[in-house]
Amino acid sequence: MTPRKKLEGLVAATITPMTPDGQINLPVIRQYVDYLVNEQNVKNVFVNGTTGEGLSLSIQERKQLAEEWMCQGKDKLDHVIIHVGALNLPECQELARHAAVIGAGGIAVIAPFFFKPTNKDELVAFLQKIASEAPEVPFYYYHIPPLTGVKIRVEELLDGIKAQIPNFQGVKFSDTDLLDLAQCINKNETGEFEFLYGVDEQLLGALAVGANGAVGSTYNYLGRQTNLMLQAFAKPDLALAQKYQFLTGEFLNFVIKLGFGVAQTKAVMTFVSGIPMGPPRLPLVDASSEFIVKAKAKLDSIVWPDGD
Ligand SMILES: CC(=O)N[C@H](C=O)[C@@H](O)[C@H](O)[C@H](O)CO
Ligand SMILES: CC(=O)C(=O)O
Repeated sequence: MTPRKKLEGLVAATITPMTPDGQINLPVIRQYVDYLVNEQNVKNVFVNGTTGEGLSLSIQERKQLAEEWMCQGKDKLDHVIIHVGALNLPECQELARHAAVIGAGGIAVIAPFFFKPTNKDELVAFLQKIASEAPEVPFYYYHIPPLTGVKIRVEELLDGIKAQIPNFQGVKFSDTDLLDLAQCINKNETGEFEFLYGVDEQLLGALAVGANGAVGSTYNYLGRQTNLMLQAFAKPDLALAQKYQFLTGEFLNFVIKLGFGVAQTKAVMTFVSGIPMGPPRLPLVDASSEFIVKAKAKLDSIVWPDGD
């Protein structure tokens, strides 16, 4: 495998821009890449994941999006990771091969969530069948038990994983169980794996136990501030890092109480960036204007430590 720049820091879980009638809106991605790099200082993306509505898209749409991100991100982004998970194994394999052909920096896969694996071996077997279709591409397991219902502990999954999945690179860890995350990091003595945390509202806790970086929806529009939190943590200025986490948490706590899903994430990104993200494909109900007014007022009311 060719040497690669280590993946660390923030990864934006990209939103899939859609036209008002719900078709994918590819021409917007060019502007979106520039916005992430220039305004949010975020140079890594995770495409077709939860936020990107990967599971609500056709295989053809997923391929088109992956190609567009690769094309527009060329020379601008450090890493483009493509989520290729689905319920249908041959389709996952097709997407993995496609990601390899277009030169993706990594692929990720969630656990199957309808007929669920009941133990570690079943889960690893599924992941292996996909990872082996793109043997040169770094492979990430995307652990998101609140959505998949698959609660197999990652710490257990890691045992012997390299023997079965030689391109295994790490985990996108979207769960609040910091004991499991800490045990994974403790096992990763040689630092061969990367652990990217996915619960944005408590990233600081994950950094404290050694997460290498983070993948999340909020880094689309709070990337700049979260980068300042990472810097403060690295310094270390824990009080300053806490301040950033408290403030991003204040916003998220507020919108979560109002009901915060993909539709609302798209609406927030639209008003913060000015890039039209359009409606979600599912659910069929878009964010209300009341939500938008309240969320915007809340975000505007926050005074960040750097004075912004
Ligand atoms: C369930 C979900 O979408 N999780 C995202 C990533 O894994 C997060 O980035 C959240 O959107 C974020 O933490 C806000 O709750
Ligand atoms: C949030 C996240 O990482 C995803 O959208 O998949």
